[in-house]
Amino acid sequence: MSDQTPKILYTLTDEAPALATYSLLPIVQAFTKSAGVQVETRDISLSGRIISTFPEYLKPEQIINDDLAELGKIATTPEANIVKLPNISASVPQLKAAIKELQAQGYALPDYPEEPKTEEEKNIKSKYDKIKGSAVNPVLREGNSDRRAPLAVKNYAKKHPHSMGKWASDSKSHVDSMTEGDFYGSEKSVTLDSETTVSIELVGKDGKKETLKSGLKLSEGEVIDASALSISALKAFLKKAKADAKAKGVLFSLHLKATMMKVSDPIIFGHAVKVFFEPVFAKHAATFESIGVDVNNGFGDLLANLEKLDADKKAEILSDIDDCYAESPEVAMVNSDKGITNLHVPSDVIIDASMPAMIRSSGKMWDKGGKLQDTKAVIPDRSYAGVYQATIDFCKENGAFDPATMGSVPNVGLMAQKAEEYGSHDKTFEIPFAGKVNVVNAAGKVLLSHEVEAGDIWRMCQTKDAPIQDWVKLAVTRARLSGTPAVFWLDPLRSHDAELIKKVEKYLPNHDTASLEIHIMPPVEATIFSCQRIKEGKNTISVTGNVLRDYLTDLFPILEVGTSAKMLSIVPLMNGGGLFETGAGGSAPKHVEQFTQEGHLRWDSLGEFLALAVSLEHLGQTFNNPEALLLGETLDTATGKFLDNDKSPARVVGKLDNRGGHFYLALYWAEALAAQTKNAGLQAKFAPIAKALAENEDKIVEEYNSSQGKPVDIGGYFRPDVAKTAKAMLPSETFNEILAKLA
Ligand SMILES: NC(=O)C1=CN([C@@H]2O[C@H](COP(=O)(O)OP(=O)(O)OC[C@H]3O[C@@H](n4cnc5c(N)ncnc54)[C@H](OP(=O)(O)O)[C@@H]3O)[C@@H](O)[C@H]2O)C=CC1
Ligand SMILES: O=C(O)CCC(=O)C(=O)O
Ligand SMILES: [Mg+2]
Repeated sequence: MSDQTPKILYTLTDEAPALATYSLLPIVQAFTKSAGVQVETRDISLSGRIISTFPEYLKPEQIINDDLAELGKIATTPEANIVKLPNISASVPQLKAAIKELQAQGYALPDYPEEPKTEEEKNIKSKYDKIKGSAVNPVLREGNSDRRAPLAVKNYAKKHPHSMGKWASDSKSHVDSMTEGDFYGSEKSVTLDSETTVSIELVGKDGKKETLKSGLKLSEGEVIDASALSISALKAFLKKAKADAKAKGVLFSLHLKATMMKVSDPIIFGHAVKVFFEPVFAKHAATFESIGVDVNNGFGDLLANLEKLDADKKAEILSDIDDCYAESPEVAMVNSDKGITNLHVPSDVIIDASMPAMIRSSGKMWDKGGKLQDTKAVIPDRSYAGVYQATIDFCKENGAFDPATMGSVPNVGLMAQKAEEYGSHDKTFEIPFAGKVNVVNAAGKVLLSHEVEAGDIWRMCQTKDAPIQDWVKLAVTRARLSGTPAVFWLDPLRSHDAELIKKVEKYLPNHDTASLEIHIMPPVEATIFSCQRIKEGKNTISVTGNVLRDYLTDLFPILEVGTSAKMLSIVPLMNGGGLFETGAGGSAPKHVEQFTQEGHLRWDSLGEFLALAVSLEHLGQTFNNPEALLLGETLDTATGKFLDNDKSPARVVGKLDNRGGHFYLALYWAEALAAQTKNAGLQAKFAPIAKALAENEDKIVEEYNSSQGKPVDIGGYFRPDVAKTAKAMLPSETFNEILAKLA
């Protein structure tokens, strides 16, 4: 227990959740202040992280604190209580767009140097590369992950089942993966029996040596693994996959995690683009080189760079692209109206969300005419691809899942202290010359070794022992508390998983597992087991490594409750604090587009409501603060009523949106506080607020809804103007006046 002032740190992020914050946070702050709980903000948006990285380029008044670094430190303290909304994990095109917007707003930031030459440029690029990709979550996630659909959400989905595309047993949709030369096939792993410092060395066939990384400290009991992806095998596979899609008459789609796996997956993405448009690249290689095309940033990068050419050359290349399209299978579309394909931008199709969306839509994706078609889902590496194929097979055999009756698959995920792939960014390399990559310990012993060719991708991950112990404990705790079987999704044929199985078998006996059903199964078997059970209405906890945590916490929620936004997502921090994430999905960029075009924000803040309630509960327990506990309890009551009365945002303009939904949350929260009898002061304070909100319901909803239907200017995408956005997000004067009474 601590005597410090109770404080919740609420993160300011990007896109739709950041907009929603303008509307929700004033409510939260007004309510919590009344109970003596402080809610402060910290800016971890992409733009905020960029600005705080380059103070030397900015005017004094533009300089801001590095809030992410501060939060990273706080996350290791017992007092930590952080509400984390989804943020952009930026691909290079997003990073460049954000820099451009900030420059236009008067921030004299340096450009992103794609091919740095001088020392200064190299330094700038390395700073930007730290902002790129999944740069926030690994810093804050100083604990393992506990994600589940709360009972109220599950019951809501059963009562109001979302639409699910039917599955035909003769669907041609399928997953296609490499059969050799991938990370899965080459993985090697060891557990360290004592601490050491390792270096990663590339020894060329001619004896030439390059140190890829040195001074990497590893602790006793830590599991390390390394694997390599053969680029020649990848290219051969992609070529075959393309031909096969054409032969089968299905769409070609590629599913990677170029944001989270920010070093390896953009390279794979680039190869896919080059193989798909092979004739174009063969003919115009020199031109592309001269205009600086880098298709690791997607096919869109090529198209954008064509603007640098004269009209004739551009037309010639565009015509060659058309010829290539004509001979190729159709590519799945991200936006059929705008002609944006699955290969355009690596951050447009992110596997955790894209595969479940496909499975929910009968295994289909959009073609260029805007029609749903069967598709080949290319997932080059086999490590987790089988999970999707097994789910597809299950749907083909049994038909689509029924949200009205299906059970649930909550997840306990290993991710603390940059576990597994989260720690791989600085240990992933595109190999410059053929030879061997060795991981060498302080005594000069080679721990792991791989033969590689130039261009191959080699990567190493590390997983410390304490997070593994914590993960096993969390799994047992969740199995006990929920009375649900738990399955460790571990594949004995994968070297890393084989090491983890030994640890799980070692640490499980530290806990009381009597009467609990605990299994260890390879992912495909675990998928079939879990799918069979959810079909029968039963629940099964998936206990997984980091990547499966990511994949499954979109897959099952999207099938079960329509979206991963409604998940409770808790990270019990290993040093006692709490990180409360909102939902399990992303920042829904298309919602911003809808808001700026027609003034309707479709973002569902239910994840924020749930996160805030557990954050208040945690705060109440940590600081022995009954008011915080009461706020948490009443917020949960309000969220339950919000679901019962179906106040989630509608998808279409003119009906209740995110902001109107927040009004209802405030009404129900105030009513719950007015109705409780534990705290007379709060009861007296909130009774008139509840009354005023209820009496003005129609007027307030009318004010919200009538603000819709026209374009909204928020003065920026990555860094919207604060005053303009606040005005747009708080359009009901009646509501604002009532809320002001709490101040
Ligand atoms: N924890 C984090 O910080 C995470 C961040 N990201 C980042 O988010 C961005 C977008 O990623 P993407 O993979 O497209 O995933 P999103 O989850 O943002 O979008 C996928 C779809 O999910 C639905 N959805 C998600 N959240 C909500 C919500 N709160 N309310 C209503 N609908 C919702 C929508 O689908 P529909 O139209 O079917 O309703 C949406 O179009 C990327 O920059 C990515 O890096 C991604 C995942 C997690
Ligand atoms: O860190 C990221 O980039 C995304 C994380 C994510 O998708 C998740 O945690 O579910
Ligand atoms: Mg995810």
